[in-house]
Amino acid sequence: MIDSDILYQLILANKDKCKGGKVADYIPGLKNANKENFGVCLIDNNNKVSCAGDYEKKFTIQSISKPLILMLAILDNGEDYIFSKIGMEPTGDPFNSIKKLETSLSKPFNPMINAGAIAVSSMIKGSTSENKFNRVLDFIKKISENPNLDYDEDIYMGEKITGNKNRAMAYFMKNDGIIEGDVEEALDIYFKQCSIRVSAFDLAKIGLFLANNGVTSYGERVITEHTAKLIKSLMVTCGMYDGSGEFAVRVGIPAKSGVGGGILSLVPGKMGIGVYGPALDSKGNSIGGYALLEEMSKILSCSIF
Ligand SMILES: NC(=O)CC[C@H](N)C(=O)O
Repeated sequence: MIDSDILYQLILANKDKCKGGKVADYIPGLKNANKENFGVCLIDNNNKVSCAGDYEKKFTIQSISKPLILMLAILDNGEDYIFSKIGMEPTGDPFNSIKKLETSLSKPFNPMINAGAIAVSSMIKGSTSENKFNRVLDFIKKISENPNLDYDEDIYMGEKITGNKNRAMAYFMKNDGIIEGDVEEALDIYFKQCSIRVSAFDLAKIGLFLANNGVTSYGERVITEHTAKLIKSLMVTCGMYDGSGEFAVRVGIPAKSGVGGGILSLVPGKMGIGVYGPALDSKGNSIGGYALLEEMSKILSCSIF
């Protein structure tokens, strides 16, 4: 395990890279993030925590919610149903691209892009829209072992008002029978889940849960080992959007990023990793977070390949 001093050195060494990135501004509220914020947290399976920088700072989870709701949707519907509607292949396109919806077999390519994730949100079970979202929030509270998680109302409202491309994809999928229920309800759950506030510490906890194949640090099995492996495989192939291939070569561990600046990552069987740095590269991945993970992976020989 790496100690906090080394992590602090990694923060210092990569901090300048953040200046070369841009915070997301297409969702009102995200543009207020401070480009200089930068934090990292590692938790190993003896529950030893190492962290440095702004690892307690809260930010919205955004796309990192995608693998998390997929676990709940699999618990609710079974894997066969989900993957009868959504594929398992990387797209090589940006996360919010609409183009393959029409040119493919009208199935979103995978659950880690916006179209696929909105379809997954439509499959969460519950009696009302509020109940469905509360089940999502409770599930993320459970696997992060943080009962205090909440969501950012302003960022949720901002995305609900401006998220017309997501809306277009959702109606397209309703037309093709991918979304079976109410489209606005599915979008509402999706926008809210993206607005859940987490820290790098929370992400490291979730990473550890996946590193241990779906068992919490207090020994509760929440998902099957098979589902945990499915999630980690999709993180490797699709988790860093159209930068997933290069990330696999450079860093070599399962990871999922979000435009809020977070990266959820893990080393199977060993540790969970959370990174926060809201300055993004051209693909929407935390620019400093990516660089830090690359260096850390070399130091600790983390690559799974
Ligand atoms: N890549 C992301 O984090 C995108 C999530 C964002 N809420 C969106 O739908 O565009």
